[in-house]
Order: sequence, then C-alpha cells, then structure tokens
Amino acid sequence: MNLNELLHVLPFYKTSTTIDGVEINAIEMDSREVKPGCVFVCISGFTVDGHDYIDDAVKQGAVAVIVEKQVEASVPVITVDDTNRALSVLASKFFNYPTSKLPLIGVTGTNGKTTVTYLLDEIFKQQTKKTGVIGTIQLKIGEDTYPISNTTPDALSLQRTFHKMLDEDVDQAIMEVSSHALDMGRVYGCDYDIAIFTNLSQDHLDYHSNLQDYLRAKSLLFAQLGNSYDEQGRKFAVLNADDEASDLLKRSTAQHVMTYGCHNQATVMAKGIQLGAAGTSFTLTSPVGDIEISSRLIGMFNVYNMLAASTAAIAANVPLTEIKTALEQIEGVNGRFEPVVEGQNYAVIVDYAHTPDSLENVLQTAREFAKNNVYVVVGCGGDRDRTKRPLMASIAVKYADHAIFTSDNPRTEDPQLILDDMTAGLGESSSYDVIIDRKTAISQAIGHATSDDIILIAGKGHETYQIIGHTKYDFDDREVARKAIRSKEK
Ligand SMILES: CC(=O)N[C@H]1[C@@H](OP(=O)(O)OP(=O)(O)OC[C@H]2O[C@@H](n3ccc(=O)[nH]c3=O)[C@H](O)[C@@H]2O)O[C@H](CO)[C@@H](O)[C@@H]1O[C@H](C)C(=O)N[C@@H](C)C(=O)N[C@H](CCC(=O)O)C(=O)O
Ligand SMILES: Nc1ncnc2c1ncn2[C@@H]1O[C@H](COP(=O)(O)OP(=O)(O)OP(=O)(O)O)[C@@H](O)[C@H]1O
Ligand SMILES: N[C@H](CCC[C@H](N)C(=O)O)C(=O)O
Ligand SMILES: [Mg+2]
Repeated sequence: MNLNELLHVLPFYKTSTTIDGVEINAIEMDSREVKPGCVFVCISGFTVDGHDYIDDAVKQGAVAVIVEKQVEASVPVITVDDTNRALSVLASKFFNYPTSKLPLIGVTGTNGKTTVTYLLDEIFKQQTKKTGVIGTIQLKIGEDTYPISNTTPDALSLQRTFHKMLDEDVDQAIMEVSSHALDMGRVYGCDYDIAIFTNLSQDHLDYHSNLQDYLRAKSLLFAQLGNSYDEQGRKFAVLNADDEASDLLKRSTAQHVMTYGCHNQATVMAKGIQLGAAGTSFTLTSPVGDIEISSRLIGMFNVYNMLAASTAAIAANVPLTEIKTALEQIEGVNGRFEPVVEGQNYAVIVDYAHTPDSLENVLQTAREFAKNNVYVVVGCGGDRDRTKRPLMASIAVKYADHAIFTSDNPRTEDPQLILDDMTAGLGESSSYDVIIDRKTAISQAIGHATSDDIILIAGKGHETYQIIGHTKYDFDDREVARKAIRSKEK
C-alpha cells in the first residue's frame, strides 16, 4: 500500500521529508517483528519507549516511522499527536476496516466475560455459523486455536485477527474487552454491533486509580457503540439490571438498551430458578417469548452469564429454541468450576476466581452444595492489585471450613510478601494454613479430604503455567490435583 494513501485516514500529521512513492507492506509496533518494507509505529509504553527502538527497526528494514516525539531517523519520520490512537486508525484502514463487515460482539465486566463469550460461541455454532472468539483462554477461529498473551490484544493484532477471520469466512466475532484495553485504546478501531456488560466489582486497582475510574474505562465500550442508527443492523447495549453500575453505562450509549436480570425489572429475566449440584434450571422470559432452560452450569453467577449471552443472542435475532439447545448442550468452560474426577468420594473443583467477588460467588456455590467440609486453596497474583489480597483471604476463611493460602502467579514479587498481604487482617480464630508451594498446597488439601468434602482450587483455572519472576513454568492445577488424588488412593 502507498504510505500517502494509508496516512490519508489521519486528519493531521507532519512528515520530515517527502513520502511520495513510499510503499509499505505491513505496519509493526514492535521492532523485533519488523521485516523489510514496513512502517514502524513507536508506542510510549509502561516499560520501555518504542521511540528508542527506531534504529533497530530501520536496520531490520522499516521504510518509515510514525512517532509522537521529536526523533532523528534515516527514513521518513511521520509525526502525530498520539501514536497509540493513530495505530488503531491506521491498522483498521490497512486491513480494510474488517469490523465494518464482520458482526462483532464485545463483552466487558469484572467477572464472567470468558464464560459469556463461550456461551455465545455455542449459541452461534448452533446456528451453524462460523465463529471467531478472542479472549483470556485463546484465540479461536472455527475449530483452530492460537495462544494469546492478553485477554484483549493490542490494536494492531486485533485488526490483523479480524482480517484473518474475514479471510476464513467467519460469520460472527465475539470478544472479551478488558478495562485495560478500553483505557489504552486497543479497541478504538472496532465497530461493535452488541456490547455486553456482566458486572462490576473490585479488581485491577493497581491500574485504575479507583472503582469509579475502572467503571469509566468500562463505559467506553458503550460509548464506542457510536450514535449512528441503521434499521437493518441495529446496535445494542446489553446491561445487567441487577448491577447498579449499569446506570452509567446506559447513559454512556446512544444505542438501544436491553437489560437482563433476576431481581429488578429487565427485558430478559430468569424466573423460577432452581440451583442444583448437577445443574441449573430456570424460565427465561423475554419480549420474543418464554422458554425453559436446563443447564449443566452451576451457580447463581452462571444464571447471569446465561442471561447475558441469551439477551445478546435475542438482540442478534437468534431463535429462542436455538439458544435453549446451545445452553443445554454446553458442559462447562475450560477452568471455570471444572471438576477433577478420578473416582474419588470427594469433589475437587478448579476455578478461575481471582477477584473477591468471584471467589465469594464460587465459595457460596460450593458451600450450598457441600454435604461435608469445604476446603479452598487460593493465592493472589503478583504485580497486580494489592488491595484485593486481604479481601480474598477474608472471603476464603469466611466461607470455607479451612483455607490454604498459597502462591498464584507471584511474577516479580516475593511470594511470602503476597501471602503476608493476604493474611494481614485475619483474626487468630481463622482456620488457615500458609503453604508457599502451590503443588504442596494442593496435595495437602487433597490429603486431608474425606468423603463428601469439596476442595476448591481457585485462581488459575485454565492456566497451564505458573509465572515466577519472569519465567513461565509448566503448571496445571487440574493435572496436579489429578496426581494428588491418584497418589492418595494408593
Ligand atoms: C500494563 C499493560 O497492559 N501493558 C501492556 C503494554 O505493555 P507495555 O506498555 O509495558 O509495553 P512496553 O514493553 O513498554 O513496549 C512499548 C512499545 O515498545 C515496543 N518495543 C518493545 C521492546 C523492543 O525491543 N522493541 C519494541 O519495539 C513494544 O512492542 C511496544 O509497542 O502493551 C503490551 C503490548 O500491547 C501488552 O502486552 C502489555 O500487557 C501486559 C503483558 C499485561 O500484563 N497486561 C495486563 C495488565 C492486561 O492488559 N490485562 C488485561 C486483562 C485483565 C483481565 O482479563 O482481567 C488484558 O486485556 O490482557
Ligand atoms: N457472572 C459472574 N459473576 C461473578 N463471578 C463470576 C461470574 N462468572 C464467572 N464468575 C467467576 O469468575 C471466574 C472467572 O470467570 P470468567 O473467566 O468467565 O471471567 P472473566 O471476566 O473473563 O475473567 P478475566 O478478567 O480474568 O478474563 C470464574 O471462574 C467464576 O469463579
Ligand atoms: N487477567 C487477569 C488474570 C489473573 C489471573 C491470576 N491467576 C493472576 O495471575 O493474577 C490479570 O492479568 O490480572
Ligand atoms: Mg476472561
């Protein structure tokens, strides 16, 4: 593509020299990815400054650089106000505005995003549609999966991914939209058709200065639905009527609003909810009719997830019968309330709860169905919100008969200090142990288990690694638990 033509989409920019005749074959934001013929966009990051890598990029063949600071370079320099924003716009244009052709659903909220995207995936597959799903676990295009390093990738990877989805005839894209991504503008170039809000509770206060700021970031998804109306392709905000944060989100969007809930009046509601240890049933009421749902998903929080997905599916004109079939078919989501079954007479559940609210939800659910003791094995991630640590520990001792505090992903923090933060506020009477090594902690909990106990191993869910320092070691809670169960049986 001609560089002038690419830049045409930017309202203002300055060039150090003429760029007439400069052709580019790619955009890159990481000097390590630069190949001959690309334009390198310099991002001022949290860790390093992309402007410091211009020489590397040029050596590797970048034919122009886009900057927001004053720099010297041997290739044409294009200066813009904000490279991050420019990157989103340029990436959209470079890939020919993929999301204007691809129906796109975005899901935001503290908990439940991955679950809701997987429910929607099942619903659209039921309609024989080919789906593309972007989120915490992986990128999925049809049946092909690819590893992903952020829940919501950077703007460039995103646009490239949507382009690939179109190339591979995807009919429906579904993505998790993290608050970080919204705040950093990773999704500026995305044209959403439906935006879903799950819920708001405390997380990420290492990044956002307070809960209000965190909610404000989430509200950007609803503002980005835009304010143009199209009777053919209506846009919808799907909000949780039982979460008061929805008020601000409703005011943030100019588009149609559909709500879901169990308590407050909502467009789509769950009535007559039956929560069981083997599954959940309820009547879904909606403007297009009512239908009985009987699902294998467990816990009240999953009723909300099913309502969120169903409401978006109704907005996308999916018939209720297909929603029902999909919800009844899904067995569970990787690493979310996932049982580890080796024929033992106690339950072992691996779950991704890593926030106070999600831990409370899963422990309450375990408590409801436990015929005997509930044990929880849990830690908190390093280099993440410190203020959630004591909250998670006090929830663990409140709901479990016995808590074992251990390491999650300590990252660059001292694991003992993370555990000290967790246990700092616990009283003498609380029943807990501290075992730094996660494998030992899991083995010990399983070693103590007797008939009908529930052991909840929380925090890492689908993760198949543990990050200590900067190194990722192989670690899978499910495998570790499986081995511990087997060696106990011997
Ligand atoms: C705090 C944060 O979000 N950081 C993100 C940010 O990293 P950063 O600002 O530190 O980047 P940097 O290393 O300073 O690099 C700046 C620029 O220099 C470039 N560079 C760098 C090195 C080099 O040799 N050459 C070079 O050109 C980089 O490509 C980049 O363009 O930009 C990176 C590239 O887009 C992201 O991968 C990275 O996410 C890190 C890994 C992260 O952990 N993010 C978490 C907090 C996050 O975003 N999580 C949410 C999910 C939360 C949830 O699900 O609850 C998510 O969406 O994943
Ligand atoms: N609607 C919900 N409300 C509260 N807790 C939930 C809800 N749905 C799931 N959870 C809990 O939160 C955990 C994470 O769920 P899920 O992965 O779906 O959320 P997420 O928003 O994608 O999380 P992340 O921000 O880490 O990507 C689950 O393992 C479960 O413990
Ligand atoms: N997306 C979340 C995942 C947390 C998972 C938990 N296992 C941890 O490492 O803290 C984050 O990056 O904060
Ligand atoms: Mg997720």
